Amino acid sequence: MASNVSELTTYMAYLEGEWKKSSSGETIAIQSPYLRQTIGYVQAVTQDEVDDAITAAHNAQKEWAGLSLSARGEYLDRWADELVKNSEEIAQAIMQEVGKGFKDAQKEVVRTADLIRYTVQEALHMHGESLRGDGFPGGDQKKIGIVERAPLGVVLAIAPFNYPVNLAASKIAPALMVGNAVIFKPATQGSISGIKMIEALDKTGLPKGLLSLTTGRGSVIGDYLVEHKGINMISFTGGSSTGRHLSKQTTMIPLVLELGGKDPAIVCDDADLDVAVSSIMNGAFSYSGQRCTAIKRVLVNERVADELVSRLKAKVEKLTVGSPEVDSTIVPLIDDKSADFVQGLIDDALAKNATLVTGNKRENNLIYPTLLDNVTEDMDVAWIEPFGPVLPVIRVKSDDEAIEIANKSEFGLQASVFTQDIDRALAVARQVEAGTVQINGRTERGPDHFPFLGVKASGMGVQGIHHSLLSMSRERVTVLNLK
Ligand SMILES: NC(=O)C1=CN([C@@H]2O[C@H](COP(=O)(O)OP(=O)(O)OC[C@H]3O[C@@H](n4cnc5c(N)ncnc54)[C@H](OP(=O)(O)O)[C@@H]3O)[C@@H](O)[C@H]2O)C=CC1
Repeated sequence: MASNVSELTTYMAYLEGEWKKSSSGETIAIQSPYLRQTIGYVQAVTQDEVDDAITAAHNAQKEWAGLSLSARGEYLDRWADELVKNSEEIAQAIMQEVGKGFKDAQKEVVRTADLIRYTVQEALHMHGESLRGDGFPGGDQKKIGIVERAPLGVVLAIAPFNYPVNLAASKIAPALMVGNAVIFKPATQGSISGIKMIEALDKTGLPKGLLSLTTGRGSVIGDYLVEHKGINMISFTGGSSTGRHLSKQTTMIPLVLELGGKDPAIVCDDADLDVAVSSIMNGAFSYSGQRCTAIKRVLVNERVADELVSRLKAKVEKLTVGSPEVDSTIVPLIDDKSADFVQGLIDDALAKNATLVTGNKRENNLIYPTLLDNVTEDMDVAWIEPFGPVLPVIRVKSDDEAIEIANKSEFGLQASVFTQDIDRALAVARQVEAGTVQINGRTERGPDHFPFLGVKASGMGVQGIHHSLLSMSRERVTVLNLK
């Protein structure tokens, strides 16, 4: 899969159903993390263009909401077909723009098509309810409540860089399916992939104005979008500090936040270490740890710690490191700043006497996989999300100590527990403060129809197909008062 960046494209923004140059006359250069060169330019959309896009979205939404569910579903199914048809090209864009291995990028596109199709089917099969008035003391049986789902209006979908297609579509598809219009703000690094995805949607003949794609720096148009009176709901995935900022900017509109994590793998002394090692390796290091659900610390019982660390070391040293074009597991991080940040965490831990088991090598933004043992609570890497390939191991004396350290984190996205005793697994799982606890498996968001949520600083509200359909719609209650 050779890269060709000789001809640089300036991509248009998708505003009111047209591909347009921004009137700002400004573009943003997109740098490939591994080619270390500009691969294209995207429009820096203005606030006036945001206003126009939101007005157009409100106008288009009314007619869209009047279509039948199956008619809306047909557009989305065609979108899924187009994504699959163009999966090579879209995967190439993801690979170049965010440095994800080509095969994983292709999987992301296909997973997205599956997610869209499932969203259609789920929405078609959701049903409302009716209630009898005489179900309440003194109520009248002639009073019948009919509860349906109604759209919210215009949904603002803000996505992060690491799954630029899947995490965007997991907001756009349910929003459209329940009858909303959408303003989509991709991560700047991720915009080209987002544009390719919306090109596929545009090919379905989607009504003009129903969806606009506003490229631009979050720091420049982000607050304007978030505070805009024309936005009726926000679905955001990204870092916890951005999410916290958003929650302060918004007032009285529904907000779903999927944020960062510090997912622990708790390894009990009776764990099947083969299972634990392969799950931890895969969970911690795929895409260089740039997953919100990556395993970001290991809390291992001291009785099996030496064995676990030695097995992890052997595997870490076999990880492929290099270019996403040859599907290396460890690839350059999204930018130099992120690599500096990860290096800072490693340096801090080593300065405080963590044991370097392997790694701590760097070439520009490529950080080699790094395993740190004997990490203690005074080290930043015990608590801070690196979003990079560094795995701290904290040795504990008991399950209770593991749970205590797990819960001391400000985050609560997911956790894994490894033990061969199901009662013990459940006992731990029920005490860990996390949206999801995986027993004998790696932390991960998928399959996409499972509820996905973070607690504490990891988020607010629930995603996953069914829950996204719910959070992007509301109850509409109609009461029949019969004679
Ligand atoms: N829990 C989950 O489901 C997931 C969480 N994440 C988390 O995301 C982070 C990595 O993604 P990253 O893209 O770096 O996250 P950021 O928080 O930096 O950015 C996320 C999105 O928010 C935008 N943004 C930035 N500032 C504002 C603002 N003031 N108002 C509105 N939007 C704004 C960004 O735009 P721009 O790029 O232009 O700055 C981008 O589109 C990690 O912490 C990771 O854990 C990632 C995936 C899944």
